[in-house]
Amino acid sequence: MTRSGKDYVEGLRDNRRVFVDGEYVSDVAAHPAFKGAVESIARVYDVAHDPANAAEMTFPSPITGAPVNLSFLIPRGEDDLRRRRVALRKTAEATFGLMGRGPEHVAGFLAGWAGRSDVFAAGEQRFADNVTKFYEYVRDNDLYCSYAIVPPQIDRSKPAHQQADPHLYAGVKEEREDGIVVAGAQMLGTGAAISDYLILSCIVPLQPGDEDQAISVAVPIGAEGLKIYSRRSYAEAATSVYDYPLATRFDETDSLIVFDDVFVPWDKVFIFRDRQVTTDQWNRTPAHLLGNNQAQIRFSVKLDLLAGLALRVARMNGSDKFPPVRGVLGELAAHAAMVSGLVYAQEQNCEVDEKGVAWPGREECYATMTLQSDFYPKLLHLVRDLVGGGVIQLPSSAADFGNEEARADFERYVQSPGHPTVERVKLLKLVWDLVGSEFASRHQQYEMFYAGAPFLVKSRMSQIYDFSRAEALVDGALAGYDLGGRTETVQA
Ligand SMILES: Cc1cc2nc3c(=O)[nH]c(=O)nc-3n(C[C@H](O)[C@H](O)[C@H](O)COP(=O)(O)OP(=O)(O)OC[C@H]3O[C@@H](n4cnc5c(N)ncnc54)[C@H](O)[C@@H]3O)c2cc1C
Repeated sequence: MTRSGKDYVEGLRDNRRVFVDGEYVSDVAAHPAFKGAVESIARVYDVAHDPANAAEMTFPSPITGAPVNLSFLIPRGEDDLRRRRVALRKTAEATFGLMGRGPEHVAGFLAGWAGRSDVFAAGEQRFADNVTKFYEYVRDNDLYCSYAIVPPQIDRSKPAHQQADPHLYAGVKEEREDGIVVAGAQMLGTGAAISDYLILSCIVPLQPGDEDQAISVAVPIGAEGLKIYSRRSYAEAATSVYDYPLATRFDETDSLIVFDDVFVPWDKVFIFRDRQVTTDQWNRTPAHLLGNNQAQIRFSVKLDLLAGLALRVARMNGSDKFPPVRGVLGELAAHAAMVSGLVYAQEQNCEVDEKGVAWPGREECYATMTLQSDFYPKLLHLVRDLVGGGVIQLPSSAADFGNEEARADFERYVQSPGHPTVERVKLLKLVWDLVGSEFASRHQQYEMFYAGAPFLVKSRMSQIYDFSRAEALVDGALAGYDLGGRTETVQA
């Protein structure tokens, strides 16, 4: 059944080896680098656990009958995708679309895998059974999975097995009777430090000889030998919630994951040394679509926030009626509406496969992924253009208000009609944390790369798009004329 935020936080107290600023963290829930994000994820859990939201955000577990989070639903048609979207939108609103890899993200991947566990049976039937059992376990216990599915950037010109050491990229080091031993590293475990399980697999194409990396396994975050090297925490560096309202609360953190001979029992192995199934788990199941459909529902919430903030600042500055400013607001609004529309279209254009599982519309899902890496930085630029120097001409920190002389000057010069200084500064600091701070900059990198390097996403789109309908038009256009002029029948 669904967990409360408190249950989630208690579950984090294990033997995890999370490393930040030169030391291992004994309790992530209490450490300033992670505390804010843990509290926000706890809120996410509380929202779905609230009986008032049960109808909208849960469904009965087919095993226990208890309410479980809708992010785990294996959709069977358009209605299920719609229900899922309503729940996922509410989930994303709890963090304003600013936590990309909360529990609901990998939940979609697991649902996609479990819905088509037959794909894993191509390896061995026991792997398909493992996928189903793990999905049911995570769903019924409302656990938080993160994932690391990209090898670290060491030498991109060589496949895994040709790297200086064949165990640089995470993969099988030893096969035992009771399981496998995994060694190497994988990037970039967003949320890994504050999750319950990590899924290790590989989404980049593997070459013959890379079989050790052709795996998919689940590892508890507290597993012996698993090490989580967090990047710098923006939350910890922030002076106060007022100064950095987003970094302090929604910095989900990203980590390099090191497997120092981690033992994985067979029941947590879904793919073993099988390049074909490693590819098929992304393409022949709806996992990648369901995960990215959720990511785009989350993204649309963030775009609404961006548009809303732009409007508020323009209004505060008295520029909201200027035609060029209306134009900028319109452009922001158009992008927000476009992403929402593409999400709706994924529901409408879903395909139900031979196992009765609904796949969100592919073209619309990949089109959003393709475009967002280009337009998100542009939208940030539009907001920066709109807010000008206002986001810079601000008190150095909330502490400045404690000085009477400084406060009097701020009250006189850093205010707008109807917006006393503390309110004006509050709004502009929020904008800066979304468009300009280190947290904002990481978000830009995230939106550009979370679905893979942009050139790869674009190339994938070119494979998915139905060019036959485009080519039919080209043929039609060419058929209408020749050297002698029009060949088509025309009305006299
Ligand atoms: C903030 C953030 C969070 C992330 N969270 C996660 C996560 O939770 N889990 C996870 O598994 N991954 C995560 N990722 C990793 C993400 O999946 C990768 O960044 C992405 O797959 C791209 O790989 P890369 O960064 O190694 O870039 P690379 O593959 O090294 O590409 C970088 C650039 O190099 C150039 N390039 C590389 N190869 C070629 C080529 N063959 N031809 C032409 N140009 C090339 C392109 O310009 C490309 O954009 C995250 C990334 C970011 C930035």
